[in-house]
Amino acid sequence: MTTAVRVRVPAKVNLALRVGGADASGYHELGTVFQAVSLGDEILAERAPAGVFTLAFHGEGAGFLPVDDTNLAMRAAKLLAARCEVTGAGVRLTIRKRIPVAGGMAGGSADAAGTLVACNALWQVGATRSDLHPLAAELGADVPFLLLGGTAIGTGRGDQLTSMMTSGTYHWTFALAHSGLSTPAVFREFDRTSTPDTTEIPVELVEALRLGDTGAVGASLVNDLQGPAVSLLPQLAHTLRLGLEAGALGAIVSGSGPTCAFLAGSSAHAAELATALARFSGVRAARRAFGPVAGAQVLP
Ligand SMILES: C[C@@](CO)(OP(=O)(O)O)[C@H](O)COP(=O)(O)OP(=O)(O)OC[C@H]1O[C@@H](n2ccc(N)nc2=O)[C@H](O)[C@@H]1O
Ligand SMILES: Nc1ncnc2c1ncn2[C@@H]1O[C@H](COP(=O)(O)OP(=O)(O)O)[C@@H](O)[C@H]1O
Repeated sequence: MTTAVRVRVPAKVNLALRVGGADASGYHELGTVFQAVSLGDEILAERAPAGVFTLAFHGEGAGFLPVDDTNLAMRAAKLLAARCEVTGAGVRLTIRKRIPVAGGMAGGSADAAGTLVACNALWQVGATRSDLHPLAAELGADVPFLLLGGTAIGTGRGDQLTSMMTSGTYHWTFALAHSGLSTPAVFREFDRTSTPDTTEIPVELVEALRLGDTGAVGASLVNDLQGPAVSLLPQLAHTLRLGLEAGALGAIVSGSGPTCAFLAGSSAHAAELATALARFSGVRAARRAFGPVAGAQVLP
């Protein structure tokens, strides 16, 4: 019997995020390009007696996260147990967080995806990735991508995925903010300030990713939620400008923010950007990462 499983799960950055109109439920139609990056969380799932589900966090933002049934990781474990009718299901989850909380890098979604994979292995459910996809989509729009990883186009709510062929490795520097931004609040600000245009992904971005042309990728990054995020947190405009002045090949708010993502030409260049950005009082910390990386994976 398996007694413990360890899973690594990446964060994401949206290289393109085009936002259309909202449907009756308030969800917006998206056209997005996700990339999974090496800044990730680690989930330890240990056997527990039937009906016992516990959750603890260490690391980034640990003290601010709920550990009850409102947490996406807890919901993921219970959803898998219920839908797959696992007899005697119980788990102790311990999550080592590195992904900034409420940062636009899908930390909660990552923990949900990682928990699905961890509990699937721990309880020997035998569900395939495609079996897990609908459960992931039920938990949140971003969760399916964190199962898939790599670089992918997301349509619908962002949960209908097509993997993309890309070349090369992309080096990123992420500037973390002192506070978070609520995703629904940023979408509301989008509704207030913007007229939905196209959800089409720029062809220049798709072509640049195919060729591995980092400069062209940097030049074609686009995020329709950037304006609304900056409107809610104006200092982000300064952070973005600083990164560009320090030589970033592209600068963008990550998803609904407030984390800002800077594309570098190399790992050494990413380190230089991190040093320059960390000097700004509006930046809590700078982190380096590379992508694309795999989705949620069981560690040996
Ligand atoms: C904006 C994006 C871009 O990848 O990521 P983040 O920046 O939050 O990480 C995602 O669309 C966020 O996905 P996720 O955080 O999973 O969203 P959910 O929990 O499903 O929804 C949270 C809220 O965001 C809004 N929402 C989300 C997705 C979508 N296509 N339209 C929306 O309007 C809705 O107000 C919804 O109630
Ligand atoms: N396991 C989790 N990790 C992080 N945030 C979580 C988790 N479960 C629930 N949340 C909540 O989800 C909200 C969004 O956080 P997160 O997923 O980190 O950011 P974002 O949606 O901006 O990428 C936060 O308010 C946080 O309290």
